[in-house]
Amino acid sequence: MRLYLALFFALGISLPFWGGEYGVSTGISILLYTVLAAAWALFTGPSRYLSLATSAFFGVGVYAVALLHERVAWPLLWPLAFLGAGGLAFLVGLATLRLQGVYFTVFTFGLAELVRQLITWGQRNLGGSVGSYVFLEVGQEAIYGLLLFLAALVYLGGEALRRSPWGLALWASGDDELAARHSGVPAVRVRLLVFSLTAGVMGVAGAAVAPRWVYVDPGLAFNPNTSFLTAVIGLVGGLQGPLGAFLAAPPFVLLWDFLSGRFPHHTTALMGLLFLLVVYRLPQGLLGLWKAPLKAPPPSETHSLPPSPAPIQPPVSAPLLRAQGLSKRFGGVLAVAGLDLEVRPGEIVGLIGPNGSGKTTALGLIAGTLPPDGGEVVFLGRKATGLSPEALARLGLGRTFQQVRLFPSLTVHQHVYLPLALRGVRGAEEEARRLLRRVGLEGQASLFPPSLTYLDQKRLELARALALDPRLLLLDEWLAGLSPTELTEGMDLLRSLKAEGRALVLVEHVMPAVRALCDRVYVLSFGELMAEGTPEEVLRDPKVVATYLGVAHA
Ligand SMILES: Nc1ncnc2c1ncn2[C@@H]1O[C@H](COP(=O)(O)OP(=O)(O)OP(=O)(O)O)[C@@H](O)[C@H]1O
Repeated sequence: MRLYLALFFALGISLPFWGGEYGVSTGISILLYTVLAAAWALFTGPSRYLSLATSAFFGVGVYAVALLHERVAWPLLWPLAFLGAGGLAFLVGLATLRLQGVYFTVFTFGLAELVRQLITWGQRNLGGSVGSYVFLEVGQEAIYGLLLFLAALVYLGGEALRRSPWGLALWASGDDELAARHSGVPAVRVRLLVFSLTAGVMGVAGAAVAPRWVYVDPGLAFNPNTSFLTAVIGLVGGLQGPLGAFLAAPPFVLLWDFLSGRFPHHTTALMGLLFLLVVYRLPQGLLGLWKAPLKAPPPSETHSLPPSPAPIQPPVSAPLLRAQGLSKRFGGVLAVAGLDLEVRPGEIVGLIGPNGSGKTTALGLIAGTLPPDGGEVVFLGRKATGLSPEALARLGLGRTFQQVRLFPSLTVHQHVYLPLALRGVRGAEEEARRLLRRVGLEGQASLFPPSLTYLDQKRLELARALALDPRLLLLDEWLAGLSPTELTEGMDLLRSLKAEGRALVLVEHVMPAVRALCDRVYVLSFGELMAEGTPEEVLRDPKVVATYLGVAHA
């Protein structure tokens, strides 16, 4: 890969000396689509939000030059194009990046057309004629040089982003948005930031190539083909990083040039066919040929850390969490019906009951996963109802899921590093390693979740939640499916969390663990509280025995 990049830039730098006018002109097309597709992949790859708005951002850059070049020097128009295109993406993103991916795609598809219509209308009504002349004395070499510089910048920026907490956060939220938000990732904000930055780059690319044209009109600047070609090159190259565009743009542009010379009426159809073939044979794009995994950030920080965290010293008087009258309905099913529940600092509270009695739903209502239909939650003395999962995570509320939810694109180490880095913890690298050691995953740091055993995936989920330094941990059947030895280890681990002053809510069906670990237990049945008390009290309660445990447990 490094060799390919070195070759790309060596050829790129030397081309003006041997390529002649035609060579530089072809080089401009290649570099333009390299920049556009790399910037596109930097957002669409990790986020899985497929944008078809490239032509809108590119067109804003082109038009910035077309309208302002007589008053503002060309180099000063580059930052303006960046701000214009980035600003447009920011506004669009504010409205659409909360939507599910497919709506976003449809919206972005319409955006370029909308901007094109607006500019046409504006020019016709304010200026009299649609389109503008571009009288700029800029040589091909200058355009080429700027695009080559942009390509290098996008590559380096993209690589830095992928290793940064924000880049990891984007990958995590693309993998599993809910799990990411419960790990403290502000998913919408991260998407908005990267979408705006990459759109800004597309705007600069537009400003770079605008002087090539003598006359610019909205149809040229906001041509939807720009969006499609960018997406096709990005997909053919592969979405794992910016490099895919560097691999796919040169052959794609050269082939396009060749085919449009030989078969001018069939170029699009032939390229479409080729695209289908490539995607069919290489679903991960050309980058998929290199199986280099995403690397964990290299150990760079050397801050010394205490061997284990100092116990949290919460105020003992106030409850850590109080839920009152919580209810949730799914259609005709009342999953949780007026639940009152309290967790005090450092307590382990069990939440048990038959299948379908509302335990997972109750956890979701407490953690902000689901909005309640009624009732309220107070966490750390403040109203928590209505707070987002990421806000609650940042306050120190961690959770695991009944069905393990991890991020396939992140290494084991990155899973734990991400919440720590987002919280601004000093020495996050080393702290992540310490947490992995604590759950017994120190040897697996550079693996990806699919290569872990089920038990190790559960351990990783716990370590990721611990990276929030949680005051309260909600564990949904975390001990389920463990062998007797693993169960003993798991219980010891949970005891050690309690010893640090953390409170735990355990949704569990493993009764020996409930008996051994819990200070108090709530029993749910059909969404309602059936019993509450110490494990001994509730597990002997005849109602609980009859509806949940059966006579054998009495
Ligand atoms: N997203 C949903 N949409 C519709 N119904 C749901 C949804 N989530 C839960 N339910 C229903 O709400 C009720 C409570 O489900 P919940 O998963 O909270 O129970 P549980 O006690 O955690 O069960 P289990 O022990 O099997 O995990 C069930 O009847 C379930 O089918």
